[in-house]
Amino acid sequence: MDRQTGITATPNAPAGKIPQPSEPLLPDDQWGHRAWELLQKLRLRAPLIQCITNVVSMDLMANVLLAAGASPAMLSSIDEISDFTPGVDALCINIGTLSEDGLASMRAAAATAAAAGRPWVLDPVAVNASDFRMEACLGLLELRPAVIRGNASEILGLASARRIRNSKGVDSSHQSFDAVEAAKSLSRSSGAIVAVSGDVDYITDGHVVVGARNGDYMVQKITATGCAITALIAAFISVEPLRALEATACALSIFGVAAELGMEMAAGPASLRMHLIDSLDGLNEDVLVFFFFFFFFFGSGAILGKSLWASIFIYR
Ligand SMILES: Nc1ncnc2c1ncn2[C@@H]1O[C@H](COP(=O)(O)OP(=O)(O)OP(=O)(O)O)[C@@H](O)[C@H]1O
Ligand SMILES: Cc1ncsc1CCO
Ligand SMILES: [Mg+2]
Repeated sequence: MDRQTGITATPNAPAGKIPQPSEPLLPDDQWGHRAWELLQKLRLRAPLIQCITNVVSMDLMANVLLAAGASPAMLSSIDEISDFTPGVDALCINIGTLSEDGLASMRAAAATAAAAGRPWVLDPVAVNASDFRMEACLGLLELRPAVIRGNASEILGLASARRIRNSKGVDSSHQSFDAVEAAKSLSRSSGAIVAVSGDVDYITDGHVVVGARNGDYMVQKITATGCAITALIAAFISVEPLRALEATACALSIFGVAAELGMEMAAGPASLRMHLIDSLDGLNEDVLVFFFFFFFFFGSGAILGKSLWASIFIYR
C-alpha cells in the first residue's frame, strides 16, 4: 500500500495466472506522488468538463470541479450538443433524475463525445430502481464510457444487467468489497474502468484491482458526493486519458484526502460540505504537511487515527 494516499494495488488474479493490466501498473510507492502530480496537471490545464447530471448534484459537482481546478459546464439541452460537446475535454453523465428528454441528451452527448475522441464517464445512479434506468444504462454502455463509477449496489446491478431486489434507491445496500468481482466483470464486458465507492474505493480494469482508502464515513451523509467524485474522475481522465485506471484511483484518493482534511474542521455533514470544498481548493502536498503539523499541535487529536496523515508523516 502506498503510505501517502492509502492506495493499494492488488493483482487480483486466480492463482497461477499473471494479471494483464490495460496499462502498466505503478509500483506501490509511486501512487501518492502520482496523485499529486495529476492534480497539478489538472490545475495547469483547467479542463472543460461537461456534466449532464441530476438536479440534486449540480451545485456540489460544479463546485468540486472548480475547487480541483477544472472548468465545469452543466449544459444539457440536446440542441446545444453538436455545438458544444466536441470541444469539451471530458463528459460526465449521471442518470440521477432521469427523464426521457434527459436520456436523449445523454445519448447524443455520449455519442458526440466518443466521435470527437473525448472520454466520457457514467454514473449509474439508482440503476436498480426501475427498468427504465437499467435499460437506459445498458444502452449508454454501448456508447463506450471510459469509466463507470457507482456505489456497490449500482455496480452489482449493472454488472448483472438485472435490477437487484434489496436495493433502496440512490444509496447503497452493499459494501464496496462485495462488488469487486462484479466490477471486474462489468469492466471486461464494457471495456470501461469500473470504480466502486465505499469505505474502501475499488477501481479495476477487469484484470487488476486498485484500492483507495482515503475518505471519511461522514461523506456519505452529504448527498451527491458520489456524483461529484464521478465528475472529478472525468476531470482526471481528461488530463491522463491513456492511463484511466491510474487517473480514476488518483481522483478518488484526492477527494478522500480533501474529505479527511475537511473533517478536521467540520461539525457535521453541512459544514463538512463547505470544508471539503475549501480543502480541495489549493490542496497540494505542502499544504497537507502544514495542516498535519497544525492539527497535530492544535487540533482534536483525531488526525492521529487517519491513515493518510499518519502515513504522510511517516513517509516524509
Ligand atoms: N462506509 C464508508 N466509509 C467511508 N467513506 C465512505 C463510505 N461509504 C462511502 N464513502 C465515501 O463517500 C463518497 C461517496 O460514495 P458513495 O458510495 O456514498 O456514493 P453514492 O452512493 O454514489 O453517492 P451519491 O449518490 O449521494 O452521489 C466516496 O468518497 C466514498 O469513498
Ligand atoms: C438524492 C438523489 N435522488 C436522485 S439523484 C440524488 C443525488 C444522489 O445520487
Ligand atoms: Mg451515486
